[in-house]
Amino acid sequence: MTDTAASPAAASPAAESPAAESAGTESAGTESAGTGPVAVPAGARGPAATARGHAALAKTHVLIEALPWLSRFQGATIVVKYGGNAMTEPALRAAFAADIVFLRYSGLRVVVVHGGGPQITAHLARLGVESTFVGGLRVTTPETMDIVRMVLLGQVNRDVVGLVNDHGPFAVGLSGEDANLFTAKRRPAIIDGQPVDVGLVGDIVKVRAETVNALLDSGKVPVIASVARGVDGGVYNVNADTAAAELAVALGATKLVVLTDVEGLYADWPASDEVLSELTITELEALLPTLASGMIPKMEACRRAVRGGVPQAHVLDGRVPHALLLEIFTDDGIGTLITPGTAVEPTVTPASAASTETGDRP
Ligand SMILES: Nc1ncnc2c1ncn2[C@@H]1O[C@H](COP(=O)(O)OP(=O)(O)O)[C@@H](O)[C@H]1O
Ligand SMILES: CC(=O)N[C@@H](CCC(=O)OP(=O)(O)O)C(=O)O
Repeated sequence: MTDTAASPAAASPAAESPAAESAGTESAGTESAGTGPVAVPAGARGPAATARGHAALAKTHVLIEALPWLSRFQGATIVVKYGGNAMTEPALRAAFAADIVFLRYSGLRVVVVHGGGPQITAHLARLGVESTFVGGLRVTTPETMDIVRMVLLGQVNRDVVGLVNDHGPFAVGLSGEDANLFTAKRRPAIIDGQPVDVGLVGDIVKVRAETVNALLDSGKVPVIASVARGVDGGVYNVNADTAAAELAVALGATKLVVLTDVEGLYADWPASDEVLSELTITELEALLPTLASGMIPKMEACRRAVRGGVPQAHVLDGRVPHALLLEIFTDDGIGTLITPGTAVEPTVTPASAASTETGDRP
């Protein structure tokens, strides 16, 4: 399933059509016990063919496992936050782009909000500027802001758009400044309950989602950098987790998925790597004051999304190839899932699964 999605051919019009695919099959005959003449590939009988048949059968299990989830997520909006730490390996980046296109072909409305923290830090280091973070937020001087904007928009956004568009004309890159998508207000970091100034860092106070909705309506995949226009007309650096959560709320998304470089939320980081697989919003809120570094904005974002009406927020390990497909289309939930805590018992039929609002994985 994922190999097909990764292939450039998967995006070609010919490959979109099952009829076109079978027309291209090399045939040795047309007889079948089914409903009519079906092309039979050359050399299709004997032990090798039986082994191929068993392998193919295993693939059908994978495909059919996806059926309830395909039904459930038809037409649903999903916001995927793609963290800078999850985009370091070229093969992983290609797998991520394939997953996004796979979701799009599967009938989901997919929006990508990307970060690029490590890429900004690397660029600043090349300029001899050290990066400082307070409570997971970059201390952003006006000079730093210029670099943040340049790296997020000129480099990371272009790279993500290009990778997705290797599969076809889907991705459209946007800044949060475009059409006033994100309006932000300066915010401090909060350390031990006290505000600490971190410069031109913003919290989003308004989302104008109509441009994103128009792109989704026309079958595109918006790819958004977390730079915002300020209420004062300035430009603000917004943490990408925060931006993704606000957009997920504004779009009425079914899911927020955050891809990062750890398996999920560790119960006792850095002492242990035991992942908390599922938390209610109340359980998360109790944990929030104990969290450190990049997990603070990430988990605050999950809290904001779920409190804002998004039924599920996930933190997934972006170092696992095709983590998105695993989470969305298989029965094995991975990473950490945050729910409102009012889980509706999942039912077994695909149709019922389609109307289940919260709680059940994925
Ligand atoms: N409880 C925790 N569980 C997992 N990771 C944690 C935790 N607390 C802090 N972290 C740190 O948060 C990091 C993820 O945040 P961040 O570096 O901002 O990632 P991204 O670039 O994906 O947004 C992890 O790599 C880890 O170092
Ligand atoms: C205010 C703030 O910290 N902004 C972030 C924006 C990029 C981001 O969030 O990138 P990741 O998702 O890769 O961490 C920064 O300057 O690093």
